[in-house]
Parts: sequence; structure tokens; C-alpha cells
Amino acid sequence: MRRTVHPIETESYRIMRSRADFDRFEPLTRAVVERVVHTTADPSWTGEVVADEAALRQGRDALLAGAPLITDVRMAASGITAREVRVGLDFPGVADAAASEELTRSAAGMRLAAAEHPRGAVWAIGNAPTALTELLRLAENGELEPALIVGVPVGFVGAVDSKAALRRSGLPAVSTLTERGGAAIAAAAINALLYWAEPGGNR
Ligand SMILES: C/C1=C2N=C(/C=C3N=C(/C(C)=C4\N[C@@](C)([C@@H]5N=C1[C@](C)(CCC(=O)O)[C@H]5CC(=O)O)[C@@](C)(CC(=O)O)[C@@H]4CCC(=O)O)[C@@](C)(CC(=O)O)[C@@H]\3CCC(=O)O)C(C)(C)[C@@H]/2CCC(=O)O
Repeated sequence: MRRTVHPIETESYRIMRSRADFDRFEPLTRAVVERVVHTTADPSWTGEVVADEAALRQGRDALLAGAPLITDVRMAASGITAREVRVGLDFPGVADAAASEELTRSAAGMRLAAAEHPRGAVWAIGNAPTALTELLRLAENGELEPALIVGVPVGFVGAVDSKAALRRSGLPAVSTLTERGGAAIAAAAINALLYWAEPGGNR
């Protein structure tokens, strides 16, 4: 995708690259890590993001081919402006499913979304650990085959465990190592894949 980059963003990347070394990362991983550091203005994220280059390429190919892109919460979707996004919380019947099955609404949204998009979608989980855990349960049951899961829920309850389970699952994934994550991080990772243009990287 070709986009117009604001001069402030160009200057931000210049400063960021003078503060941290991104050369060790493979191209798409670098694009994701850089976008996250740019979003947070915090170079310590270079040691936080765990990504697999082949998984990122598969996710990017899927996005460019028009695969569904589904986030857990609206905040993550709001940060992705370059293409259509569906939000788990907005699937019809979420509140009822959450109440009747004793799930969070975030997890119920994933269950309903996966029933509609069982194969080939890209999933971006920025907020709710229970949403990521539900995706893993569905994949384990053979009910979900994602092209990529950007699994970066944030918080002190369940976030670390759900992300560790994502890494153990062998599913194509991006995650973070600690409690850190959030809707802005999920959006940044997806935007990095959407903006990236071969062969020179995303800028
Ligand atoms: C336990 C939950 C957590 N939420 C966190 C942080 C933030 N959440 C915001 C908002 C506005 C929303 N969070 C919900 C997803 C809501 N948050 C939860 C749940 C209770 C359970 C999720 C889980 O444990 O997996 C969840 C409700 C649910 O039934 O799923 C939200 C849907 C609540 C609502 O408005 O009804 C809502 C999402 C709105 C949207 O669509 O965008 C915050 C903005 C709150 C704030 O700080 O004011 C914030 C955003 C953080 C971010 O960057 O993404 C935690 C800390 C992640 C926490 C989970 C872990 C923990 O340690 O508690």
C-alpha cells in the first residue's frame, strides 16, 4: 500500500532509529517492532515483541488478498484506518451469548466471529486476555485456522498466560512477553503489515 507519510512521522522515525538498533530484525518483524516503538515512544519495546517472520508474511499476504480482519475491541479497530475491520464485540448476539455461556463479552465476540470466519482471517487482540484464550480454545478444537493472530492483550490478569499459550500453540502469531500490550499496540502491528512495501521496508 502506498500512503502519504506526514513529515512529523518521518522525523519521528529518524529520531527513533537514532535511539535504538533495529538492524537485527528481519524485514517484516522490523516493521512491526518499529511501528510499536514509534507508537509508544519507548525503545524498550524492542525486547518485548515476539514475532515470526514467516507468520507475518502469511498474515500480510492474507490482508492484501482481502482476508477478514477481526479485532477484539473497538479501540483496536479505530487505530486501523487503511482497511475494513470487524469487531468481535459488535457481532449480533454478543451480550446474550456472554450472559448465557458465562463468558466475557470479548470472548463471546470471538466465538461468534470465529463461527462466521473459521479459516484464513487475521485476528488482532489488543485488550482482552479472555478473547485470546477463546481463540486458542477454538483452534485447539479444530474450529479455527487463522492466517495470523496478533495477540497483545494487556493487563495483570491473564495477559501473560494467554500470550505464553499463544506462543506454545504453534499458531502463526505476534505477541508480547510481559503484561504490556494494548489496543494501540495491536493496531500498530496490523498497520505495520499494511503499510510495509517491499523491498525497502515501510518508509
Ligand atoms: C478485564 C478487562 C480489562 N480491560 C482492560 C483495560 C482497558 N479496557 C478498556 C475498555 C474501554 C474496555 N475493556 C473491555 C474489553 C472490558 N475490559 C475488561 C473486560 C471486563 C474483560 C476482558 C478480559 O478480561 O478478557 C472487558 C469486558 C468484557 O465483557 O469483555 C470493554 C468491552 C468494557 C466495556 O466498555 O464494556 C471496553 C472495550 C471498548 C472497545 O470496544 O474499544 C480501557 C480503555 C479502560 C480504561 O482504561 O479506561 C482500557 C484500555 C487498555 C488498552 O490499551 O487496550 C485491562 C487492563 C486490559 C483488563 C484486563 C486484564 C486485567 O489485568 O484486568
